[in-house]
Amino acid sequence: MKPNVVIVHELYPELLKTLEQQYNVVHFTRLNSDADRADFNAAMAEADAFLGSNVKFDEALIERSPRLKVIASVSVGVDAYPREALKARGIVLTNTPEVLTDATADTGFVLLMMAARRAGEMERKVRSGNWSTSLMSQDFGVDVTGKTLGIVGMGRIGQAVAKRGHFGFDMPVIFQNRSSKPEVEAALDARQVDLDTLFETADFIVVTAALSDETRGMIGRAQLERTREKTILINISRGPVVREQELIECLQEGVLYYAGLDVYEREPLDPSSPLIGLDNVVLLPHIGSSTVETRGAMCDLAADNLNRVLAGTSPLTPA
Ligand SMILES: NC(=O)C1=CN([C@@H]2O[C@H](COP(=O)(O)OP(=O)(O)OC[C@H]3O[C@@H](n4cnc5c(N)ncnc54)[C@H](OP(=O)(O)O)[C@@H]3O)[C@@H](O)[C@H]2O)C=CC1
Ligand SMILES: O=CC(=O)O
Repeated sequence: MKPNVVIVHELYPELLKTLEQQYNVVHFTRLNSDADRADFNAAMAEADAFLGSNVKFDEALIERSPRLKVIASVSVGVDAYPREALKARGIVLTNTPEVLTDATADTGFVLLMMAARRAGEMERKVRSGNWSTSLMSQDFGVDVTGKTLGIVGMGRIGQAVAKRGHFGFDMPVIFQNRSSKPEVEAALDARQVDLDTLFETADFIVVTAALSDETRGMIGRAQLERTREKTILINISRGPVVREQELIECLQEGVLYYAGLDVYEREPLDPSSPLIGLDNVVLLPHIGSSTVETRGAMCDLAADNLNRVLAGTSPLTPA
């Protein structure tokens, strides 16, 4: 009997075909409707394995999935999964580290450059026929080269952002991290500091720390009030690391000069969010790893992990 595999993710056709040859696959590109959700729940009741992302895996769903052996998440962040409940049931959780590091760091730099040069505002001016009002000094942005880059969470993605800043833009790098990283200090001529010092010193702050009980709400008004006159905050990790309401207020009051966000407390961002009406923020729809090549590599790795667990061997990247 072939194992039953539930997939909630877009897969490139060859990979889907290969998986369909090996398994009984129930495939959703995403769960769009109540009907999809009902079909998904029915499929999970029989599933041996799940591959995908953006599905809320609460304890109730795990209880309703009695045969489940592996969750192969198409993401590096695994904050959405109830790890204790999975462990208690012996369900293996895997993720997709490394293969998305560069694409996500690039997205950090897209936001950083767009915010620095106020590119979103300027683009909107061109599209609305207001080019002639966009050439005055009140519309100018700030330099990037040589400015101090502060990284919150110096893991794989944090280091990739830091490399771009250090080697590409001559930026002195400071960082805050849970554990000490002398090797990163040496390699990037960087300095590890505490969070307050980072917010007081950096011109650009890029948040890349994983979301956990420890990092939830780690950045709010108390930190933002320490920033310099033209500090720019970028968040490419998870929305809840930053207190969103306090961030909005600080942007509205000019306490924080500018922000660039790929992630939000609740996704998709509610169209009524005050963030949407603010000019001093660049907003992306959680596209950190969204390139054709990177998403392909993430799906390949997730599928390899799933295959290995179902074959009784160790996954390549357990989370
Ligand atoms: N926007 C997007 O589309 C994407 C977002 N992400 C997000 O980026 C995150 C990071 O990914 P990646 O770099 O691969 O993961 P890593 O595990 O390599 O890095 C996470 C870093 O966070 C640090 N950290 C944990 N707790 C704290 C804390 N309390 N204070 C400061 N630092 C802390 C860790 O410290 P230590 O070294 O001590 O473990 C580690 O250096 C993911 O968890 C995910 O949420 C990832 C991909 C795409
Ligand atoms: O947000 C994306 C991830 O891979 O984590």
